[in-house]
Amino acid sequence: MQPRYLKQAEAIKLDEELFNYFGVEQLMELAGLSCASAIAEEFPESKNVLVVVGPGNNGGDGLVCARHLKMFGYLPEIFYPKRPAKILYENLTKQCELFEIPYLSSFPAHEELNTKYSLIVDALFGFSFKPPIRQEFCEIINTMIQTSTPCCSIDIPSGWDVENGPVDPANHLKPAMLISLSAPKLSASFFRGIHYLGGRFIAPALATKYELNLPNYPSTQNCVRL
Ligand SMILES: NC(=O)C1=CN([C@@H]2O[C@H](COP(=O)(O)OP(=O)(O)OC[C@H]3O[C@@H](n4cnc5c(N)ncnc54)[C@H](O)[C@@H]3O)[C@@H](O)[C@H]2O)[C@@H](O)CC1
Ligand SMILES: [K+]
Repeated sequence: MQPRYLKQAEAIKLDEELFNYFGVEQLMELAGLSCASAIAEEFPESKNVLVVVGPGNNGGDGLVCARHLKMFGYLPEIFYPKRPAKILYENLTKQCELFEIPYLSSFPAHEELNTKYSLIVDALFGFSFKPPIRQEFCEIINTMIQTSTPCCSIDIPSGWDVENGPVDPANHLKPAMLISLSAPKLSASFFRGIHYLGGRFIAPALATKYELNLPNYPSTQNCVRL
């Protein structure tokens, strides 16, 4: 079964509806865990992971993912340049410190990114992103675009329009893997690579209401390859 790809407004509406029933921590924990599980399925040998964390909930998923990757035996490091003063993100940050995950004070230069890391997890921007990318993030995205290290994007390849995909056809992030959460967004139709669905927390009633057409997750797994 192929899931329906959502418009940006539909993804936001589904998110708001979920928050009528669940706390953000609950959903983020399951979302981030499913990302770590999908990465462990596809990149079992890529232990040196750089998790690039943005200022919103996509970044929160990245922090949860980093923590679970560490528990799975990976050696994640985190770059988290813009940290909103919100208890949710402060707690997730402390949890990663407790797990002795290093925080980088500056973004690695091109050469270091190519050689030191075997995988980049892109948790910069999710379904609330509106192009163009603000100046403060341009250099980070450009370095991520240029590196030869494979990238796994959480929910949306960062910098892409949530519905229309790559904004600049000549210069955009081309992740090797995309993990759509809850349901893919329209931009996923422009993605060519390893596509997973994660965030196994949608009640059948909501799946029917939003006509999500979700595939079955295998047995107890929290992610599924599309
Ligand atoms: N419904 C779901 O499936 C769930 C979604 N979650 C995650 O939450 C994400 C959405 O989170 P949010 O709504 O907090 O938003 P995002 O994390 O998508 O991004 C919002 C942040 O990015 C900044 N931003 C937006 N456009 C920008 C631009 N052009 N340049 C620079 N910065 C920009 C905003 O100022 C804000 O700080 C999803 O993509 C997913 O990863 C999960 O945490 C929980 C469950
Ligand atoms: K992302």
